[in-house]
Amino acid sequence: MPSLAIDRDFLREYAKLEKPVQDRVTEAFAKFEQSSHAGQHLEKVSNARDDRFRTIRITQFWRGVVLAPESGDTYTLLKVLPHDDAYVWAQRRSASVNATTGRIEIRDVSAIMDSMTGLAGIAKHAPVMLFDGVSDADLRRLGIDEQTLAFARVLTDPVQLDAARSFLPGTQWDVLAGLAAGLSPEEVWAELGEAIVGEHYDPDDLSAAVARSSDRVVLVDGPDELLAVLRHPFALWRVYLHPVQRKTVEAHYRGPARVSGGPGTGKTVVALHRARYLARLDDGPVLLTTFTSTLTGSLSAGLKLLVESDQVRERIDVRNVDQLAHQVFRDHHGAPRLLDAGQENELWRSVITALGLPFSEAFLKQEWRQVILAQNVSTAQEYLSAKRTGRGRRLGPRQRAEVWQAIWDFSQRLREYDLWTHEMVCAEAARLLEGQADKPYRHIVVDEAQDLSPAQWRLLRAAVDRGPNDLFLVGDTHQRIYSHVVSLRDVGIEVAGRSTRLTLNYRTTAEILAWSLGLVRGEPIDDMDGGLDSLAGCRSEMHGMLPTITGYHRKSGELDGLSATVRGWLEAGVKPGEIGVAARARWLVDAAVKVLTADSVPAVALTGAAVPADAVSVGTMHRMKGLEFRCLAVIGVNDKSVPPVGAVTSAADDASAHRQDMQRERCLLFVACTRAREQLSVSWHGDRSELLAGLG
Ligand SMILES: Nc1ncnc2c1ncn2[C@@H]1O[C@H](COP(=O)(O)OP(=O)(O)OP(=O)(O)O)[C@@H](O)[C@H]1O
Repeated sequence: MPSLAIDRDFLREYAKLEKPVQDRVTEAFAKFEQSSHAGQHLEKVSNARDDRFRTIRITQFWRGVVLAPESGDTYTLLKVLPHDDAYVWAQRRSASVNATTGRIEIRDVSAIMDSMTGLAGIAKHAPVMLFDGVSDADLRRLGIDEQTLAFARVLTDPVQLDAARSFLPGTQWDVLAGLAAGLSPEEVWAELGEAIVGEHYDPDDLSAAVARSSDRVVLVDGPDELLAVLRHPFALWRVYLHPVQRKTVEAHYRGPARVSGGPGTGKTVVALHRARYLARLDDGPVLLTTFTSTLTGSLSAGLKLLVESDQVRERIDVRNVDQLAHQVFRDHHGAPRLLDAGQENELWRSVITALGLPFSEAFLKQEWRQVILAQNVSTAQEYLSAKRTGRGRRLGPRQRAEVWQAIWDFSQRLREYDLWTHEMVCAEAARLLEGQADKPYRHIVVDEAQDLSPAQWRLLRAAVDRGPNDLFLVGDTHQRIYSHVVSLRDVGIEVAGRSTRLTLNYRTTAEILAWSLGLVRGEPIDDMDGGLDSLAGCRSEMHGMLPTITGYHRKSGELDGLSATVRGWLEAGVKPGEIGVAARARWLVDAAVKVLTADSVPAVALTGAAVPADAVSVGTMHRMKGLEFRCLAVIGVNDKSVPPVGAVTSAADDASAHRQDMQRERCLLFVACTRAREQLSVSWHGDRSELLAGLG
């Protein structure tokens, strides 16, 4: 019986078909898969360039295009098109095996030949060519074959390459796009070739090539798997992974591993696949975690789509780190009595007054969290020698002794009243797990790792035994929106030699990404492992409009402008649920909802985990983490609101804390802007924020 493979483009088109046609497609291929003489169902294409393309009847009007192997029985579903289009499509194209990756490639030979003539004419008069800096040898090493090489050599402009995306062989186009974006041949090699170097591939063995092409073709084994793939045709991420994503998901790591990468590069997708991969190993419980309950909600939703088997799903526990901490705490001590923020401030104030100290409560609070709890300091001696990296204000030995006294008094009073903060619950849970031989998890996968505090890292470290595939961390320090600067090494997590960087953005157009990267360019941001992180090479292969950047005199003018922008998107056919509005402050969120609603645009302020399907989502920049919208307006980006007065320590008080606060605000704006998929509008009233300086 034949094996079926489904091409990514097929699934994309299937998603757009009317339901009755979808049902007929499913039926036709389920029947095909069960037939003992597959060839009988297929029709040859007359005048084909490549006689391995066949068609299959779906209805009188629709045909599927199938790649049939000369030997073997793996049939790849490439297209579903109206009858005549299906034949024209198949006549123009050929299939081949990429010499470097061994993966299948389809090209529109007619289009390549037609456009090459015109491009060669332009090239004659061009002073420089697009790939002058790359040798033929390098191009061939990266899998560029003779026809694509000849095409690449007549290109003078990246725009011509963009236009060729639909007809060049996919992987070869990716290579050229990477080089055109400024990656070196070695960097492109690392992205595309590293996983599969050194083999010689049989150019005629299409079945083997299909089996290697997991980034664009999925092999389905039986009707159940076919249905499982066709059930969520929009969620391509469930089925097709970039080779670097796939390699990372399926790697065996001897210890903790880390994946970094700019916004939209599929880090969460990798975390979800990794959790499923580990659960399928069936060697112990898997924890999939992150730092907020909202984000945990979207991880659960993603996992529900990805994992079809209840048995596998049950092996994965999805909960945020604080939930884990409280669970462990409760199991040993019962529910903690929690101190709220107001009570905490009051307690600090009374300690300061009682001791007559020259420190503010904000300073002591941060010192307690960022030094004492972060490093698990428990004695005066330990505190005297503790690292205070990033704490700005220097303290002499006498001042350290005073600070220690205050913190000790504070802790003493908490103990007296049996009161706890979330951080203390976390630290206590870590202590309990450290002393426990039987760990609750065999594997832990962490999303948005950049925002976890040191105490939370200690808890995770203590919740799993050291060993192969113990911890898998996914994050982007350029998107850190809380102030936890953590050195993984300091919390007992060594990722050296087990780090991967993702660079291809699947979410945002190149125009929006380039503009947003301008917000963080040149900012020295740590990599959580003693070095600096870099977003170099982060790129998108989708194109669209430039962001619109608009200043208004008054708030009312900006809100009217927002309403007009959103109405413009709706009139262009964008659905309300595909539109987002982000603001730094809650009051501006509420004002935006009011204005939009008054203008008869359905809009809601985001609160819990749910994002409305039929209304514009309006939320704070913090709330935007983990979301994405086709069109997004970021409003109120003015000098008083971004950053808000009061959220940033003044440079005169503490230069280092000031820098850190400004960086956090910059990253927050970066997070907000990179939630846009196709269109981004940024606006302000009054004077624009200094964070927008230099950005047009
Ligand atoms: N291999 C893939 N194929 C198709 N789509 C993908 C793939 N990987 C990721 N995506 C899509 O790209 C978008 C961004 O993915 P994801 O949220 O995992 O990125 P991220 O790196 O975690 O983003 P951020 O850091 O900005 O939150 C999502 O819409 C996701 O479905």
